[in-house]
Amino acid sequence: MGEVLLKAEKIDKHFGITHALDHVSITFNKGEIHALIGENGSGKSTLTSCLTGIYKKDSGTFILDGKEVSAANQVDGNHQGVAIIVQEIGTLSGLTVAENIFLGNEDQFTKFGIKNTAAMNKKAQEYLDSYGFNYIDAAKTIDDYNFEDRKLIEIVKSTYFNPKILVVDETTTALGQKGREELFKVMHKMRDMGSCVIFISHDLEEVIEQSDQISVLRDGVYIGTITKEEATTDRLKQLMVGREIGNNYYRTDYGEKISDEVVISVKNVSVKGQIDNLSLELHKGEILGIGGLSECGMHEVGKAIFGASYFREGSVTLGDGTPINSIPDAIKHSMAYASKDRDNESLVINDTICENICLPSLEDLKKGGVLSGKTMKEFADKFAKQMSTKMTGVDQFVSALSGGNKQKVVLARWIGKDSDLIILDSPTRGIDVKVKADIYAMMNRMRKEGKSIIMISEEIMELLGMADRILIMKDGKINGEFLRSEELRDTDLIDNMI
Ligand SMILES: Nc1ncnc2c1ncn2[C@@H]1O[C@H](COP(=O)(O)OP(=O)(O)OP(=O)(O)O)[C@@H](O)[C@H]1O
Repeated sequence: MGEVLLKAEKIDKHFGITHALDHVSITFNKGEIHALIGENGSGKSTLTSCLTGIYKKDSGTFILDGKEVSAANQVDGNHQGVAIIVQEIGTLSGLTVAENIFLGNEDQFTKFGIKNTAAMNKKAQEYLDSYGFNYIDAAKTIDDYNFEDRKLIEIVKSTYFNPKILVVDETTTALGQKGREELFKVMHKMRDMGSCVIFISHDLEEVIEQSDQISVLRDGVYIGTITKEEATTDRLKQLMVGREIGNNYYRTDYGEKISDEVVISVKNVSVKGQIDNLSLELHKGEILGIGGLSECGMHEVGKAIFGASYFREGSVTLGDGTPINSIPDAIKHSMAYASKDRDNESLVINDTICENICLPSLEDLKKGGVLSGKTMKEFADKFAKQMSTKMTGVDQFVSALSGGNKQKVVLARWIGKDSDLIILDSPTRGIDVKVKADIYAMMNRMRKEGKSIIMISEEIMELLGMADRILIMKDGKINGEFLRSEELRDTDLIDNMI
């Protein structure tokens, strides 16, 4: 048993009627990666947010190296030795990369009230270079970088000062293969230095691979801690859910013929710097998987087809030749799109669950030209419950939901809309094992009903397990096409990604 570094003692937290943490006590040791797992809404982010100054706990204490930590905010938390990489975007738009890295700690570059921007940029660049991220320019605005790069910048921002505790909150699913490796390198370095990394992830295999100890929360209650050696995915699932759950997530059928009917035709589509002259067809009742490394342009493909890309060249048409050039075109013709960047591109974060779910269906919900609040609520409630969204009610603001539950709201919206053509970018990002199985079952059901799905994913097993056909992209182009087959291996796909 290692030497104790941090003790969370009887941490209690309510949000209104939600008892998010019920007197949780967990011990974290020096020099370990300690995973924190649990279903969506079990309290993982709340616990680590209370530690790092994002939320204020109701009661309980955190003792770090024998001293109480009581962080008023994240910067204060950093000064007390705790840091966090948050689940969603943790950097601020409108600021430069360097300003983000040193946010709240600019004093070191300020003399007589004047900030020495050149010195700050230089220092930030030194840190970026030392992490191997030298292609990121510290002086540029953060908005010049994509979701993944912004996460890498956040890694630098959270670790350059060697915190004693680093929380990594569901970060791996925001990153591609390369980004994940970079993150694991940083996590291992922190462990070797005697710090503790609190690692939150829904990927149980990754959890067992990376962690030394694993603690489990269920509905805000601490269930227990086991070592890596004691852990199997089945044991972890059982601890999380409180009962045995099956292993068989994916489709089991092979050899089904894909319909010849084309429902979307993409011809010579280019988006500068992202997609290069791409053509593809989606068939009725087909799940078309698109994979690749995160920089390969695949995330832009979803946007381009949905009419959401800026300056798209080429054409996207439906089977009957109808062009899709804008988001209203797409919605009008029964298309749906769930972005990887759900807080910024999928959800209206400061609206309620009800408003978010009803958004594309407002016209359909009108009766005699009138939209009633009651109809909206019943509609939202039905589909939120169908997705097992953990909420106090559909009047709750989306901003108050756990990450996985936000994703469920995005999916509930499009199930409610009953769209025929569905583009899902990273559909199970941040989703717990139980709901993941539900989402796959839903996709399979939709396919059988003749709906067509484009599934963009960095999860190779998800592509192999769910898609009828897989396109692998590299450098904005398609670099391989594979038909569903039992013989297809992850290495077949990876070979075409790199
Ligand atoms: N700001 C908030 N206002 C109201 N309720 C909140 C707020 N933040 C979290 N909650 C609620 O507290 C509970 C625990 O949420 P938390 O985000 O800690 O879960 P989690 O285990 O991190 O889930 P996930 O795996 O989905 O990220 C949930 O019921 C959530 O809706």
